[in-house]
Amino acid sequence: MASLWFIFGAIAGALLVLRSLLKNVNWFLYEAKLGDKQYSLPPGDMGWPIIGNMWSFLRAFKSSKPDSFMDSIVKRFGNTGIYKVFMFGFPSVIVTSPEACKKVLTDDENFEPGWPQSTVELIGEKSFIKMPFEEHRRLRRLTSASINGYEALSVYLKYIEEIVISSLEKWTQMGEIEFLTQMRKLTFKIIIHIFLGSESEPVMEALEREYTVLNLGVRAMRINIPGFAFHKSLKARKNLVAIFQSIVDKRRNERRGKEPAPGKKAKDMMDSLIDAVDENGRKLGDDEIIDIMLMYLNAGHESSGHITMWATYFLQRHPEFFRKAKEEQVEMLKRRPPSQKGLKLEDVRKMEYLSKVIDETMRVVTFSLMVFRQARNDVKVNGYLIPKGWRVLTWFRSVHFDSELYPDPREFNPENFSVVRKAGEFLPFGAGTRLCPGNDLAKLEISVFLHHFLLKYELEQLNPKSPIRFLPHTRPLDNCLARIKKQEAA
Ligand code: HEM
Repeated sequence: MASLWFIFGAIAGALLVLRSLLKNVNWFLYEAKLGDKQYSLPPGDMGWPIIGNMWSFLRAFKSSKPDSFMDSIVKRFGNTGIYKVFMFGFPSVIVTSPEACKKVLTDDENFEPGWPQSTVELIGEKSFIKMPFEEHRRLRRLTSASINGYEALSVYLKYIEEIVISSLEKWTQMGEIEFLTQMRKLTFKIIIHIFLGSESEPVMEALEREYTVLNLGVRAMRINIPGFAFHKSLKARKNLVAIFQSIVDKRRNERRGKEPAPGKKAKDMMDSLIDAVDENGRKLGDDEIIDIMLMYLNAGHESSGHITMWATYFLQRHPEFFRKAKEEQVEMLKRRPPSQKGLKLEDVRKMEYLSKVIDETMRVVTFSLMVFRQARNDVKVNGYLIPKGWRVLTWFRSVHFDSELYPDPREFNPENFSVVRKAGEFLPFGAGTRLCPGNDLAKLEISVFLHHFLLKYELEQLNPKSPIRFLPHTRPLDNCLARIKKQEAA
């Protein structure tokens, strides 16, 4: 009997030693070699070899309590606003305070994009997320011109309004719909119209289908084995590239024939990219054009589709905010000259309360949970060292759920935006030279949708207790199964 206890004791002891050895592998590989500099690292725990902290991250974000991941880090290491971890295959630092996030995002000398390899492979090596600084600046200026500014947005407003009105009407006749799925289709049509002009319905449907699969793998583990999300997403990327290639070929052929395509009007983003020439006379290759288009079309519909769904969802669940938001729209209509058909950009810019509703939705949902950077040099943030080459994850969710900035942060309350927010306190679109170039367009789309929804419609959720999923993006598990109905008095 005594020898049995001895064997159990020895096994338990060996397991403890093994655990402690394994727990020190990442320290040995990444911290020890920093020498004395390791003592300036932020507090934290680099987890297990290879997987690092990914298991705890995925467990939390696949549960109903995603914030348990950061909460447990803060509980163990204190509220320093900066922590070392090992995530997405790299030694990394998570920053959670407004000041630290702002510093990282606005300091291009010390930080560059540092997205996980899986994201780069799916979105494209030649897209903005991997592009050198100067090239990024040039192409960003070129491409964002077509989605920013008064003139461009006024042109799109007409199309957005038409498609919003017809979609809402159609949905009332469809009965049960997955509201999120329909919203994503709607924002996809808008972005295709803006970037590719009039592509045929089958091309559009094929693109939309492939993007849905692509996105499922963006935050998944990089396991390229049949059956895993990342593998499926890689296949979807291949299909997307083939579709975009056929569009580029068609455009180039039209140019060779020197004939305008039938029915083609203004120059769209694809044309601008084909025509672009740098200071050395170099034109972009097909692979570069395709990666930039693939990135823009993805960034340009998933986020706005999700946020519009959530804003509608929150308004419907909070009758007092619904009433207030509707009142603003009704008042605006009353003040509008009777001869005016449809919305103008000036009208949208005057929707102050609706703007608060949208900002609050973006805060509570935090569609981009974090963005990724890589340190180009050893750099100090909040008094701690971020070593050269380490990744930095700006954890927007912690900024947006900070109870010192937003009282009762888990509650939806547009009044949170009656206060002017300081730089860094509200980062739905990031900051610095990588600030989302589609921010104005996104707010315009969401505002136009909510304007028409509030005036005439309501959302009846069929499964109001549907659980919420947080990866790859926050959404109701049933994609918001609902009926869109006409309001009784409307
Ligand atoms: C509510 C909607 C949206 C949200 C929450 C959102 C969020 C973001 C965030 C946080 C970034 C910063 C990434 C970084 O710092 O690395 C970003 C970048 C970007 N967004 Fe958006 N976005 C939205 C809508 C759009 C739309 C409508 C478009 C296109 C028309 C777009 C195109 C892009 C592009 C191309 C980038 C990369 C910019 C660069 O690296 O220079 N986004 N977005």
